[in-house]
Amino acid sequence: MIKIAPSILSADFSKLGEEITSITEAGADMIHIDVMDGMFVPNISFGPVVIKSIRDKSNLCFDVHLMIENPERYIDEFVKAGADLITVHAESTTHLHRTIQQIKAHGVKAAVSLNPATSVESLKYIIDELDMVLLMSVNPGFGGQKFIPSTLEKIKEVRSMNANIDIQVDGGITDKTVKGCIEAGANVFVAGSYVFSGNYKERIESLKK
Ligand SMILES: O=C(CO)[C@@H](O)[C@H](O)COP(=O)(O)O
Ligand SMILES: [Fe+2]
Repeated sequence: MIKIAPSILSADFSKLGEEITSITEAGADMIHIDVMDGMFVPNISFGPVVIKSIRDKSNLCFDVHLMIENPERYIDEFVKAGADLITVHAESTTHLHRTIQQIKAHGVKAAVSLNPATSVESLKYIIDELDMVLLMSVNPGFGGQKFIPSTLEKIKEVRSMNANIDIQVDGGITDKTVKGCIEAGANVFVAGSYVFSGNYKERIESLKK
């Protein structure tokens, strides 16, 4: 089943609560929340306080994508703020296995993300512990970038490692790029600029089509 996770990085922050409500009513399956620390990525976004303040605006899964160094320092905070699914980057922590156990100990879902240049080999000894793999199809840090085509090969490789796991693709997803990703075996799509630059319902439906 195809799931769409609009990234609120492209929402209007001056009315974030209303944006969450609108995107929920427009048929989103999850709310994708990009957390950036200005260290792991060259941009700063928001943290647990902001997530907590929007938690009551939607019953959808809060899909928290941590682009921060040593995310193990903040897992507990993000759980308390209302995260349902926490994604950490393989490149951001020395003890990836321990960090995944830490997330799961809270009873929330756990995922690992790979930057475009990171090999799927780094998933080999952790994939069976995960609820989802996130493949970055742009270099993380900003919305509105162009889809990197080599992601398609990576999707196929991850699908051959595990037939059932959710594979999420994040970056440059539009009605044009989503098709190849589905054919390669992905089933969860983050879309920021594409969804928020048009009619939310129409854009979400066009991705699902
Ligand atoms: O994690 C990130 C960027 O680092 C993403 O979730 C972006 O927010 C996706 O934006 P678009 O490429 O869809 O505009
Ligand atoms: Fe993201």
